[in-house]
Amino acid sequence: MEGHDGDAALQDWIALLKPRVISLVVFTGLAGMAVAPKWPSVPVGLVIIACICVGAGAAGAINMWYDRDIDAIMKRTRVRPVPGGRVEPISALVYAVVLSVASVILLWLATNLLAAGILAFSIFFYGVIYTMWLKRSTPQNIVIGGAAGAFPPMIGWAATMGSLDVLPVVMFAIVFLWTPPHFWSLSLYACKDYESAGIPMLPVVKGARHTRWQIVIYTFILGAVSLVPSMVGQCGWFYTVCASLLDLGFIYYGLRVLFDKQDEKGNSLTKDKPARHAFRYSLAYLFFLFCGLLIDRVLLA
Ligand code: HEM
Ligand SMILES: CC(C)=CCC/C(C)=C/CC/C(C)=C/COP(=O)(O)OP(=O)(O)O
Repeated sequence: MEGHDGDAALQDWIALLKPRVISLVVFTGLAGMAVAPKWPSVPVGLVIIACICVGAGAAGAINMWYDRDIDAIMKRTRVRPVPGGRVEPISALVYAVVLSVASVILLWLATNLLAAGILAFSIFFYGVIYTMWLKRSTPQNIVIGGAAGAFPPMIGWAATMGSLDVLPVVMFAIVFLWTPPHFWSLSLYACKDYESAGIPMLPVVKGARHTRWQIVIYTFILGAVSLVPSMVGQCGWFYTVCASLLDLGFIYYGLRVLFDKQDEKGNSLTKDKPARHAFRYSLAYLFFLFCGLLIDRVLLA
Protein backbone atom coordinates (compact mmCIF):
# COMPACT_ATOMS: atom_id res chain seq x y z
CA MET A 1 0.00 0.00 0.00
CA GLU A 2 1.27 3.49 -0.82
CA GLY A 3 2.11 5.15 2.47
CA HIS A 4 1.31 8.68 3.56
CA ASP A 5 2.41 10.66 6.56
CA GLY A 6 -0.84 9.91 8.37
CA ASP A 7 0.57 6.43 8.90
CA ALA A 8 3.68 7.78 10.59
CA ALA A 9 3.89 7.47 14.34
CA LEU A 10 5.98 9.71 16.56
CA GLN A 11 8.57 6.95 16.65
CA ASP A 12 9.04 7.22 12.87
CA TRP A 13 9.86 10.92 13.14
CA ILE A 14 12.29 10.08 15.91
CA ALA A 15 13.77 7.17 13.92
CA LEU A 16 14.52 9.60 11.07
CA LEU A 17 17.01 11.28 13.40
CA LYS A 18 19.02 8.02 13.90
CA PRO A 19 18.70 8.40 17.69
CA ARG A 20 20.99 5.54 18.69
CA VAL A 21 23.85 6.72 16.51
CA ILE A 22 23.50 10.37 17.54
CA SER A 23 23.47 9.50 21.24
CA LEU A 24 27.23 8.89 21.01
CA VAL A 25 27.73 11.84 18.66
CA VAL A 26 26.04 14.10 21.20
CA PHE A 27 28.12 12.64 24.02
CA THR A 28 31.31 13.60 22.15
CA GLY A 29 29.88 17.12 21.76
CA LEU A 30 29.11 17.24 25.47
CA ALA A 31 32.66 16.09 26.19
CA GLY A 32 34.08 18.84 23.96
CA MET A 33 31.99 21.38 25.86
CA ALA A 34 32.81 20.06 29.33
CA VAL A 35 36.60 19.79 28.91
CA ALA A 36 36.85 23.46 27.88
CA PRO A 37 38.33 25.78 30.51
CA LYS A 38 35.09 27.76 30.79
CA TRP A 39 31.58 26.33 31.26
CA PRO A 40 28.35 27.83 29.94
CA SER A 41 25.35 28.45 32.22
CA VAL A 42 23.07 25.42 32.57
CA PRO A 43 20.36 26.74 30.19
CA VAL A 44 22.94 27.65 27.52
CA GLY A 45 24.65 24.27 28.01
CA LEU A 46 21.33 22.52 27.45
CA VAL A 47 20.67 24.56 24.31
CA ILE A 48 24.14 23.65 22.95
CA ILE A 49 23.50 19.93 23.52
CA ALA A 50 19.99 20.18 22.04
CA CYS A 51 21.32 21.93 18.93
CA ILE A 52 24.04 19.31 18.35
CA CYS A 53 21.43 16.60 18.89
CA VAL A 54 18.85 18.10 16.50
CA GLY A 55 21.47 19.14 13.92
CA ALA A 56 23.11 15.71 13.84
CA GLY A 57 19.66 14.08 13.73
CA ALA A 58 18.56 16.35 10.89
CA ALA A 59 21.69 15.38 8.95
CA GLY A 60 20.70 11.73 9.53
CA ALA A 61 17.23 12.53 8.17
CA ILE A 62 18.73 14.10 5.02
CA ASN A 63 20.72 10.85 4.66
CA MET A 64 17.57 8.74 5.05
CA TRP A 65 15.65 10.89 2.57
CA TYR A 66 18.37 10.69 -0.08
CA ASP A 67 19.24 7.02 0.51
CA ARG A 68 15.63 5.78 0.33
CA ASP A 69 16.39 3.83 -2.86
CA ILE A 70 19.33 1.87 -1.43
CA ASP A 71 17.83 1.64 2.06
CA ALA A 72 14.87 -0.18 0.45
CA ILE A 73 17.29 -2.83 -0.87
CA MET A 74 19.34 -3.48 2.27
CA LYS A 75 17.91 -5.84 4.91
CA ARG A 76 19.21 -3.71 7.78
CA THR A 77 17.55 -0.54 6.51
CA ARG A 78 14.47 -1.52 4.54
CA VAL A 79 12.12 -0.99 7.49
CA ARG A 80 13.18 2.64 7.94
CA PRO A 81 10.32 5.18 7.86
CA VAL A 82 10.77 6.30 4.22
CA PRO A 83 11.45 2.96 2.45
CA GLY A 84 8.88 1.41 4.83
CA GLY A 85 6.30 3.76 3.28
CA ARG A 86 5.30 5.43 6.55
CA VAL A 87 6.82 8.85 5.81
CA GLU A 88 6.62 10.51 2.39
CA PRO A 89 10.06 11.42 0.97
CA ILE A 90 9.12 15.09 0.61
CA SER A 91 7.97 15.25 4.24
CA ALA A 92 11.25 13.71 5.41
CA LEU A 93 13.17 16.29 3.37
CA VAL A 94 11.19 19.28 4.67
CA TYR A 95 11.52 17.96 8.23
CA ALA A 96 15.29 17.53 7.81
CA VAL A 97 15.86 20.97 6.30
CA VAL A 98 13.69 22.77 8.88
CA LEU A 99 15.46 21.06 11.77
CA SER A 100 18.91 21.70 10.23
CA VAL A 101 18.24 25.42 9.78
CA ALA A 102 16.58 25.75 13.19
CA SER A 103 19.45 24.03 15.04
CA VAL A 104 22.10 26.19 13.36
CA ILE A 105 20.23 29.49 13.93
CA LEU A 106 19.43 28.64 17.54
CA LEU A 107 23.06 27.69 18.23
CA TRP A 108 24.18 30.97 16.65
CA LEU A 109 21.75 33.03 18.73
CA ALA A 110 22.58 31.16 21.94
CA THR A 111 26.37 31.05 21.46
CA ASN A 112 28.42 32.25 18.50
CA LEU A 113 28.93 32.11 14.77
CA LEU A 114 31.96 29.79 14.96
CA ALA A 115 30.04 27.00 16.71
CA ALA A 116 26.98 27.47 14.47
CA GLY A 117 29.21 27.54 11.38
CA ILE A 118 30.89 24.24 12.28
CA LEU A 119 27.47 22.69 12.97
CA ALA A 120 26.19 23.90 9.58
CA PHE A 121 29.33 22.57 7.88
CA SER A 122 29.01 19.14 9.53
CA ILE A 123 25.36 18.83 8.53
CA PHE A 124 26.33 19.76 4.97
CA PHE A 125 29.28 17.36 5.06
CA TYR A 126 27.23 14.36 6.21
CA GLY A 127 23.98 15.18 4.38
CA VAL A 128 25.49 16.29 1.06
CA ILE A 129 29.22 15.51 0.67
CA TYR A 130 29.15 12.04 2.27
CA THR A 131 25.60 10.94 1.45
CA MET A 132 25.09 12.35 -2.03
CA TRP A 133 28.61 12.10 -3.34
CA LEU A 134 31.25 10.03 -1.50
CA LYS A 135 29.08 7.14 -0.26
CA ARG A 136 28.19 6.00 -3.77
CA SER A 137 31.48 6.84 -5.47
CA THR A 138 34.56 5.71 -3.51
CA PRO A 139 35.60 3.01 -1.02
CA GLN A 140 37.31 5.82 0.95
CA ASN A 141 33.78 7.26 1.48
CA ILE A 142 33.71 6.81 5.22
CA VAL A 143 37.32 7.89 5.76
CA ILE A 144 36.63 11.32 4.26
CA GLY A 145 32.95 11.39 5.22
CA GLY A 146 33.83 10.44 8.78
CA ALA A 147 34.94 14.04 9.29
CA ALA A 148 31.26 15.00 9.66
CA GLY A 149 30.82 12.85 12.74
CA ALA A 150 34.10 14.11 14.22
CA PHE A 151 33.12 17.79 14.46
CA PRO A 152 30.83 17.72 17.55
CA PRO A 153 33.67 18.00 20.14
CA MET A 154 34.85 21.12 18.27
CA ILE A 155 31.29 22.47 18.24
CA GLY A 156 30.92 21.90 22.00
CA TRP A 157 34.23 23.62 22.74
CA ALA A 158 33.68 26.52 20.31
CA ALA A 159 30.19 27.14 21.68
CA THR A 160 31.58 27.97 25.10
CA MET A 161 34.96 29.45 24.20
CA GLY A 162 34.19 31.26 20.95
CA SER A 163 37.47 29.88 19.54
CA LEU A 164 39.31 26.59 19.03
CA ASP A 165 42.41 25.13 20.63
CA VAL A 166 44.68 22.07 20.46
CA LEU A 167 42.45 19.77 22.53
CA PRO A 168 39.22 20.03 20.50
CA VAL A 169 41.24 19.55 17.32
CA VAL A 170 42.87 16.40 18.78
CA MET A 171 39.39 15.17 19.82
CA PHE A 172 38.29 15.71 16.22
CA ALA A 173 41.29 13.67 15.05
CA ILE A 174 40.45 10.87 17.49
CA VAL A 175 36.84 10.50 16.27
CA PHE A 176 38.02 10.87 12.66
CA LEU A 177 40.54 8.00 13.01
CA TRP A 178 38.10 5.92 15.07
CA THR A 179 35.45 5.96 12.34
CA PRO A 180 37.17 3.59 9.86
CA PRO A 181 37.68 0.68 12.30
CA HIS A 182 34.18 1.38 13.69
CA PHE A 183 32.48 1.21 10.33
CA TRP A 184 34.67 -1.33 8.52
CA SER A 185 34.07 -3.87 11.30
CA LEU A 186 30.36 -3.56 10.62
CA SER A 187 30.88 -3.50 6.87
CA LEU A 188 32.59 -6.90 7.01
CA TYR A 189 29.39 -8.56 8.19
CA ALA A 190 27.04 -6.22 6.27
CA CYS A 191 29.04 -6.62 3.06
CA LYS A 192 26.34 -8.57 1.15
CA ASP A 193 23.79 -5.82 1.83
CA TYR A 194 26.13 -3.13 0.52
CA GLU A 195 27.04 -5.25 -2.49
CA SER A 196 23.40 -5.81 -3.44
CA ALA A 197 22.71 -2.09 -3.11
CA GLY A 198 25.76 -1.27 -5.28
CA ILE A 199 27.56 0.76 -2.59
CA PRO A 200 31.35 0.68 -3.03
CA MET A 201 32.18 0.01 0.63
CA LEU A 202 35.75 -1.20 1.23
CA PRO A 203 35.09 -4.97 1.55
CA VAL A 204 32.86 -4.87 -1.55
CA VAL A 205 35.57 -3.22 -3.68
CA LYS A 206 38.83 -4.45 -2.13
CA GLY A 207 37.71 -7.60 -0.39
CA ALA A 208 37.56 -8.77 3.21
CA ARG A 209 41.28 -9.45 3.64
CA HIS A 210 42.25 -5.88 2.67
CA THR A 211 39.55 -4.51 4.99
CA ARG A 212 40.86 -6.59 7.91
CA TRP A 213 44.33 -5.11 7.43
CA GLN A 214 42.95 -1.59 7.21
CA ILE A 215 41.07 -2.07 10.50
CA VAL A 216 44.28 -3.12 12.26
CA ILE A 217 46.33 -0.29 10.72
CA TYR A 218 43.77 2.29 11.86
CA THR A 219 43.67 0.90 15.41
CA PHE A 220 47.44 1.50 15.63
CA ILE A 221 47.20 5.03 14.21
CA LEU A 222 44.26 5.78 16.51
CA GLY A 223 46.24 4.39 19.43
CA ALA A 224 49.07 6.84 18.77
CA VAL A 225 46.80 9.84 18.25
CA SER A 226 44.68 9.05 21.32
CA LEU A 227 47.81 9.64 23.42
CA VAL A 228 48.49 13.09 21.98
CA PRO A 229 46.46 14.85 24.74
CA SER A 230 48.91 13.35 27.27
CA MET A 231 51.96 14.24 25.17
CA VAL A 232 50.98 17.88 24.80
CA GLY A 233 50.16 18.29 28.47
CA GLN A 234 46.39 18.54 28.05
CA CYS A 235 45.58 15.85 30.60
CA GLY A 236 47.06 13.75 33.37
CA TRP A 237 47.78 10.15 34.31
CA PHE A 238 44.16 9.05 34.51
CA TYR A 239 43.41 9.71 30.86
CA THR A 240 46.76 8.25 29.83
CA VAL A 241 46.01 4.99 31.64
CA CYS A 242 42.44 4.80 30.29
CA ALA A 243 43.56 5.55 26.73
CA SER A 244 46.43 3.04 26.83
CA LEU A 245 44.17 0.23 28.09
CA LEU A 246 41.41 1.06 25.63
CA ASP A 247 43.96 1.21 22.79
CA LEU A 248 45.36 -2.21 23.69
CA GLY A 249 41.79 -3.51 23.67
CA PHE A 250 41.05 -2.07 20.24
CA ILE A 251 44.30 -3.48 18.81
CA TYR A 252 43.40 -6.87 20.31
CA TYR A 253 39.93 -6.82 18.75
CA GLY A 254 41.43 -5.63 15.46
CA LEU A 255 43.94 -8.50 15.45
CA ARG A 256 41.13 -10.95 16.16
CA VAL A 257 39.40 -9.64 13.04
CA LEU A 258 42.64 -10.05 11.08
CA PHE A 259 43.16 -13.63 12.27
CA ASP A 260 39.50 -14.70 12.03
CA LYS A 261 39.12 -18.14 10.42
CA GLN A 262 38.63 -17.35 6.75
CA ASP A 263 38.51 -18.78 3.25
CA GLU A 264 41.13 -18.01 0.58
CA LYS A 265 39.37 -14.69 -0.24
CA GLY A 266 39.39 -13.58 3.39
CA ASN A 267 35.68 -14.20 3.96
CA SER A 268 34.86 -15.27 7.50
CA LEU A 269 34.11 -18.87 8.36
CA THR A 270 32.82 -17.85 11.80
CA LYS A 271 29.88 -15.63 10.72
CA ASP A 272 32.18 -12.66 11.35
CA LYS A 273 32.07 -13.08 15.09
CA PRO A 274 35.34 -11.14 15.65
CA ALA A 275 34.12 -8.28 13.42
CA ARG A 276 30.86 -8.10 15.39
CA HIS A 277 32.84 -7.94 18.61
CA ALA A 278 35.16 -5.27 17.20
CA PHE A 279 32.17 -3.15 16.15
CA ARG A 280 30.64 -3.37 19.63
CA TYR A 281 34.02 -2.65 21.20
CA SER A 282 34.42 0.45 19.00
CA LEU A 283 31.33 1.98 20.61
CA ALA A 284 32.58 1.25 24.13
CA TYR A 285 36.05 2.53 23.20
CA LEU A 286 34.92 6.00 22.19
CA PHE A 287 32.49 6.34 25.07
CA PHE A 288 35.00 5.34 27.74
CA LEU A 289 37.89 7.24 26.16
CA PHE A 290 35.94 10.49 26.36
CA CYS A 291 34.68 9.55 29.86
CA GLY A 292 38.36 9.19 30.83
CA LEU A 293 39.14 12.62 29.39
CA LEU A 294 36.18 14.16 31.19
CA ILE A 295 37.10 12.64 34.54
CA ASP A 296 40.73 13.64 34.11
CA ARG A 297 40.05 17.27 33.10
CA VAL A 298 36.94 17.95 35.18
CA LEU A 299 37.11 15.86 38.35
CA LEU A 300 40.84 15.31 38.82
CA ALA A 301 42.07 18.69 37.54
C1 HEM B 1 31.07 8.06 8.19
C2 HEM B 1 30.98 7.77 9.46
C3 HEM B 1 30.16 6.63 10.03
C4 HEM B 1 29.58 5.60 9.40
C5 HEM B 1 29.57 5.27 7.91
C6 HEM B 1 28.88 4.83 10.41
C7 HEM B 1 28.10 3.72 10.15
C8 HEM B 1 27.32 3.09 11.06
C9 HEM B 1 26.34 2.10 10.73
C10 HEM B 1 26.01 1.64 9.32
C11 HEM B 1 25.79 1.69 11.88
C12 HEM B 1 24.68 0.68 12.04
C13 HEM B 1 23.53 1.44 12.58
C14 HEM B 1 22.23 1.21 11.98
O1 HEM B 1 21.87 0.05 11.77
O2 HEM B 1 21.53 2.23 11.75
C15 HEM B 1 26.40 2.42 12.94
C16 HEM B 1 26.09 2.29 14.25
C17 HEM B 1 26.50 3.16 15.22
N1 HEM B 1 27.33 4.24 15.04
FE1 HEM B 1 28.32 4.70 13.38
N2 HEM B 1 29.06 5.39 11.62
C18 HEM B 1 29.82 6.50 11.42
C19 HEM B 1 30.22 7.39 12.38
C20 HEM B 1 29.80 7.35 13.66
C21 HEM B 1 30.12 8.35 14.64
C22 HEM B 1 30.97 9.58 14.38
C23 HEM B 1 29.52 7.97 15.79
C24 HEM B 1 29.54 8.61 17.13
C25 HEM B 1 30.48 9.40 17.56
C26 HEM B 1 28.82 6.72 15.54
C27 HEM B 1 28.11 6.04 16.46
C28 HEM B 1 27.41 4.89 16.22
C29 HEM B 1 26.60 4.20 17.23
C30 HEM B 1 26.43 4.60 18.70
C31 HEM B 1 26.05 3.10 16.59
C32 HEM B 1 25.17 2.00 17.24
C33 HEM B 1 23.74 2.27 16.96
C34 HEM B 1 22.87 1.13 17.45
O3 HEM B 1 23.15 0.56 18.49
O4 HEM B 1 21.92 0.84 16.73
N3 HEM B 1 29.02 6.38 14.23
N4 HEM B 1 27.35 3.26 12.42
C1 LIG C 1 26.88 17.37 13.92
C2 LIG C 1 26.59 16.44 12.83
C3 LIG C 1 25.89 16.92 11.65
C4 LIG C 1 26.98 15.18 12.95
C5 LIG C 1 26.63 14.16 11.98
C6 LIG C 1 27.12 12.99 12.71
C7 LIG C 1 26.64 11.72 12.26
C8 LIG C 1 25.19 11.42 12.41
C9 LIG C 1 27.57 10.86 11.93
C10 LIG C 1 27.30 9.50 11.77
C11 LIG C 1 27.45 9.10 10.40
C12 LIG C 1 26.64 7.88 10.17
C13 LIG C 1 25.59 7.41 11.08
C14 LIG C 1 26.83 7.25 9.12
C15 LIG C 1 26.01 6.09 8.79
O1 LIG C 1 26.39 5.78 7.56
P1 LIG C 1 25.30 5.66 6.49
O2 LIG C 1 24.46 6.88 6.56
O3 LIG C 1 25.93 5.36 5.20
O4 LIG C 1 24.60 4.40 7.10
P2 LIG C 1 23.24 3.72 6.80
O5 LIG C 1 23.57 2.68 5.80
O6 LIG C 1 22.88 3.16 8.15
O7 LIG C 1 22.31 4.80 6.33
